[in-house]
Amino acid sequence: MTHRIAILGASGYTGAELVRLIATHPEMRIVALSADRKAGLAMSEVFPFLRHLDLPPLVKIDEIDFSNVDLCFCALPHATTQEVVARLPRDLKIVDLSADFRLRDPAAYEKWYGQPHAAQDLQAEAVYGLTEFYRDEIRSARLVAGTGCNAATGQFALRPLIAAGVIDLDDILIDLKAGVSGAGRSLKENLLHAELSGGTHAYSAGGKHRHLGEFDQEFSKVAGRPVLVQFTPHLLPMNRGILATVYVKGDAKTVHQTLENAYENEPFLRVLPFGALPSTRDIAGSNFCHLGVVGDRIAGRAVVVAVLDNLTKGSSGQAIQNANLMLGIEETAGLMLAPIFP
Ligand SMILES: NC(=O)C1=CN([C@@H]2O[C@H](COP(=O)(O)OP(=O)(O)OC[C@H]3O[C@@H](n4cnc5c(N)ncnc54)[C@H](OP(=O)(O)O)[C@@H]3O)[C@@H](O)[C@H]2O)C=CC1
Ligand SMILES: CC(=O)N[C@@H](CCC(=O)OP(=O)(O)O)C(=O)O
Repeated sequence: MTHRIAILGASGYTGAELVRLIATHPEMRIVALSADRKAGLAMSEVFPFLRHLDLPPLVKIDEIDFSNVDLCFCALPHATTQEVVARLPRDLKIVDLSADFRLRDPAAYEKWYGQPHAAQDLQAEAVYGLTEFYRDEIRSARLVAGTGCNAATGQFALRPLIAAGVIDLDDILIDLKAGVSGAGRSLKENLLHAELSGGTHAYSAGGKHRHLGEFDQEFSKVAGRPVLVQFTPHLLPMNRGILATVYVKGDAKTVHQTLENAYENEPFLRVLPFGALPSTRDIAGSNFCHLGVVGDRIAGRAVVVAVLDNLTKGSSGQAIQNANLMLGIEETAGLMLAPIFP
């Protein structure tokens, strides 16, 4: 059976990545693509790398006939998203990639995103889309909220350790490096080549990054008590990829064993042998997340390193993994592509 797919925000980075992946998906067919400023153009005009595909034109959202759509991916900016999703048919399956439906608590949304949520009923309905930890809920969900890409990377490193009680919950530090496509395709001065290449910088330091809202919500839920982590992201002059170096207090061998046990049957999560460290070069363009653990020279401390591609496992690949579950398809369908190397 082929499921009919619409992609809102197809002229953005995650939208284009959804198209790239769905193009070879055995059970999905793209029937509608939306854009805003680029509406009216062919996808091949916006993205020449997709020229080989026969795709519908980019249209405004209101021009799409959703009665012909089985599942809609929504890859729009946050805030715009809640207004758009509130206008869509209430029985339409939706996988949203924005931040609008990730946080359960309306007050937390307002705190991290600076404005009240305009669709709190949908916020309450949505299921958090970190597939490996919410499979059952996602299978029966109508609306799934894709995670932040940084938030996903940190959670893959830490959730099993918090759940198993093998680390000190009051001493967790996430130092993260992210590629520039994480910021989307719109023009921003600090993303100009001349201001980005040849250097790196921290941003949203001091507990200000919005993904702390997801860390707070999810880690506290897993621990059954408040857990506050330190988190500083850095922007690197690379296109894709995230690397999180996570410092924890706990026995390194136990930390490694706990991650191995948690992920031994996971198709997309690979725990490296003890002492080996992962690289963003080994997961680019794929839905895999690699994790490594080393001990520190200071006894009782460990370092966990996690890598994933923000446009696949961190957003569009994760979104397809969730859609597969919602549509009753094999979870890995369309997603077992090898990474691109070098
Ligand atoms: N990039 C990443 O790695 C990740 C992104 N996300 C989230 O996914 C969502 C999409 O991100 P990304 O693809 O990077 O963003 P982009 O900025 O690359 O693309 C945004 C898309 O939304 C469309 N759009 C913008 N404003 C409107 C509007 N008012 N009405 C209708 N359509 C609009 C744009 O159309 P047009 O260009 O034609 O104007 C474009 O197609 C965001 O919410 C982002 O936070 C989540 C995880 C990772
Ligand atoms: C490099 C860069 O700017 N990355 C973005 C992360 C993108 C993402 O996953 O965040 P949202 O979907 O929550 O916007 C950031 O750190 O804010």
